[in-house]
Amino acid sequence: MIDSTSFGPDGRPLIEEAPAPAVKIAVRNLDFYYQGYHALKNISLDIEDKKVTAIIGPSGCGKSTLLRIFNRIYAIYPGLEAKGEVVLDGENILDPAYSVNRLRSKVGMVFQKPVPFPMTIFENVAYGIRHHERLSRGDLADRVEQALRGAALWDEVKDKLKQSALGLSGGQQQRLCIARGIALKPEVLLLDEPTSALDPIATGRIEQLVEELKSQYTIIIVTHNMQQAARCSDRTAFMYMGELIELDKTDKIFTKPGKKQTEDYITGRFG
Ligand SMILES: Nc1ncnc2c1ncn2[C@@H]1O[C@H](COP(=O)(O)OP(=O)(O)OP(=O)(O)O)[C@@H](O)[C@H]1O
Repeated sequence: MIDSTSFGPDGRPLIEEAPAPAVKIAVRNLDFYYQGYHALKNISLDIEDKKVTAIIGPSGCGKSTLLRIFNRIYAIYPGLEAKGEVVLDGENILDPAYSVNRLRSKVGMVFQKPVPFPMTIFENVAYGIRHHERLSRGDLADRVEQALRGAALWDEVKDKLKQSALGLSGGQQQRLCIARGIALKPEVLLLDEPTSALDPIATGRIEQLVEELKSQYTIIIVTHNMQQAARCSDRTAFMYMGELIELDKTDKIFTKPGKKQTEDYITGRFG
């Protein structure tokens, strides 16, 4: 068999260095305050493009706060303040000049508890698309189908698109919420403990879906479930008391973490 490896003048094989992964979001010196309470402390990290990054850490460490900053949802509440930079594709999304509408079309969010709108399955997905784009009836139907297929729900609902979404099971409702998120063709998908209200089978389904979606989206998932982080993420960030302790390849975090606090947490010594 012919080997494609090249050799250097010393006869040793030349090992090509893998190109540095593309960074989708760069967080720099981020501090966050709830009415003066310092919830995130000087966080700097890179979120790699088209990878799944899990955020783990004990309750109250700031996981959800950090996730919500990525779509600036905090900005609707008074008294909350972020300082520092969150650079998405080269632009600081914390800059008030960066429009929230534009941000929401690039960054989609799925919450802990699926909350379908009290309308039909079709309308749940079509609603957001109509808000952002004007499409013909046929194109809209195609987009809804595409989103439901993307969320691995199409086969289960294609014959009942006109029925109320409230009749779906919890796991189906969560996939519907994911369909609603991806219908807007975001680039980043934020998942805030998306399976905490689901049974193990529905959870497995969502984890499999995350695996499928990562070829198209940059995914950030907050989870209190360490097995879930280990199963479905490429990189894991460990947070503790508002600080980022470390962010590394998931395998490394779970087998050979660099910091003692991370090791104590993953081995169940605290948290
Ligand atoms: N709306 C709020 N007003 C004031 N303090 C808040 C608010 N939301 C969160 N906090 C505080 O900020 C800190 C971080 O909260 P956050 O919800 O981000 O933690 P978390 O790691 O996601 O926790 P959990 O795993 O329990 O969901 C906590 O001390 C919390 O009490």
